[in-house]
Amino acid sequence: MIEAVTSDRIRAAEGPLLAAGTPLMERAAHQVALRVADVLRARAGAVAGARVVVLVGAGNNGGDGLHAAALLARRGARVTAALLAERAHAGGVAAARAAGVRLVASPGKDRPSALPDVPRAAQVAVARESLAAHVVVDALCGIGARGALRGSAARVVREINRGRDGSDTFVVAVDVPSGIGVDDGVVPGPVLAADLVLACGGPVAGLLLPPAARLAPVVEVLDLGVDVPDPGEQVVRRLEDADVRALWPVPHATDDKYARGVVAIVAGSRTYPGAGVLCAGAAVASGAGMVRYVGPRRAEDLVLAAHPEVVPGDGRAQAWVVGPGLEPDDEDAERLVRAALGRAGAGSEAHFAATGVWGSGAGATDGGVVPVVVDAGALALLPTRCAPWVVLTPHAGELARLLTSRGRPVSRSAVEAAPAEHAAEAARLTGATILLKGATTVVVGRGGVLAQADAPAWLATAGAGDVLAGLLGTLLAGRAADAVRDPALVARLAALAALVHGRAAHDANPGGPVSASAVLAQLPRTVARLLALPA
Ligand SMILES: NC(=O)C1=CN([C@@H]2O[C@H](COP(=O)(O)OP(=O)(O)OC[C@H]3O[C@@H](n4cnc5c(N)ncnc54)[C@H](OP(=O)(O)O)[C@@H]3O)[C@@H](O)[C@H]2O)[C@H](O)CC1
Ligand SMILES: [K+]
Repeated sequence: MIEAVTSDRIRAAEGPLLAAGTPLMERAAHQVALRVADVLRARAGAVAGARVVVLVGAGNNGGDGLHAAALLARRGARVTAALLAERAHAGGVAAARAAGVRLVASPGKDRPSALPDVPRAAQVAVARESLAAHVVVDALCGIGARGALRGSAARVVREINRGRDGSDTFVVAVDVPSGIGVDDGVVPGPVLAADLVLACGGPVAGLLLPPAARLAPVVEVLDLGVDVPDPGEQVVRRLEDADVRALWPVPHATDDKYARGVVAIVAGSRTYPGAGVLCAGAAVASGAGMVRYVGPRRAEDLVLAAHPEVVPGDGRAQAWVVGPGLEPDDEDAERLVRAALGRAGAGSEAHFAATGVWGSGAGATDGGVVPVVVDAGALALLPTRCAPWVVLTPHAGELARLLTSRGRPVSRSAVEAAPAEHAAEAARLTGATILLKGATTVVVGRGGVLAQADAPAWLATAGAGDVLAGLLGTLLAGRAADAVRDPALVARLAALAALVHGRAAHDANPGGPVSASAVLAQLPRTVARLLALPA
């Protein structure tokens, strides 16, 4: 599991070390130079003679970049450092100059230390040189960034981005891609997408959160000897493949189908029967002990034809999945959804307030409260307050509608610009655990925020959400008693579902198109592959 913290925590951790004179910048620069040298050997064959452009901002992030530039120049790389702010780290400039780094827009001996704005022609030249370099090092700003990139830095980044399609420029970001919201992952202006991010001391939350996460697909943490203290709730987590084994409900030799967990599905309609087929199929394929299906005749016939092991009709279950492919104003479906939500125990919060525990663990298996996954059409049928083992699985548009219906009017694009913030708002307003689907899926529940970026872009396809809902149903049914006892587990199981869903999409057809049916068919093998990994 990757854990990322807010920038305050990083600063608090590094403060005493800096006060004691620990050379953190030198350590950071040394490690950045080593990793850039690795990339240069892979891309240019050798460090000597390879072309590097370092984009330098006003603060210590720029200082890291300048010192790394000096180290690379001493190993024979042809390094240009473009100073794109009104000032630059003095020690870094001196080191770079002494090592033979070419400084663009640099203060000359007879110029004041404040730098003039870089002229337009020089900005274009820096961008051209960057696009022709073997590696561009982005050291414009790190955790000190406030708001969208400004001035020459913004204009050069825009210019590089304009030429980047079709160029194979490799960008190494120092600490973060400059200009992302380091704590909330927003992208308020131009940012250079990084091929590799070298996080100084520990990753900040913005690297894992959408939309910034897509600009930081590979993050390596540089060990600077900084111990980040326990972040408490101020943490964003990402599950990795090695976490699957510890969380997955693997059956015991003595379990029968009921002990393994029964999932009941209310999905699919006369118009959209396929959602029922995919959702029930995913619950079967991910290893439920039994799957029940409740829906109209046409959909039920298709579900049973595709998955004969599904049991038709209402009955006891350890988890419910409601909503995929329901028709609006279908009274039968509405009744079933409300009944399922009733089984989750909307009043559980009062019980929690009175007793300090979230319901009895036994309840989930003896007909008491059970987890419920609420997707698509069923999102409109929520009670005022939900228990945390009710998991809502909206996409951005559905979350915008949900928030608007609860007196927080917001557009889909506003949700997409700040998904974590809006998911947290929905969690606060409903009490439920929120799984907000997207290229990076955000889960907000008891125990904090998780962000999963496991899915190939090909997975944005019809029916993928129905498969995810069914898969999550199986996980919640398999660990229902644990989930009701410990709601923080609910959020982890939701993130686990997103992880496995994304991996199955990749495994089904690496690098190419994938249908929801193909993901479903792939699930058993992907689960087996992940369970075989060492924890
Ligand atoms: N974690 C560690 O152990 C270490 C990290 N280090 C590196 O230091 C940076 C943080 O350095 P800091 O100087 O605090 O801040 P930055 O370099 O990130 O940026 C601040 C300067 O950038 C200017 N700024 C702020 N916002 C913008 C913007 N939107 N556009 C352009 N420029 C911006 C800001 O200017 P002001 O006018 O606002 O003052 C600052 O001058 C950390 O990320 C690591 O890379 C150290 O090496 C120590 C070890
Ligand atoms: K940076």
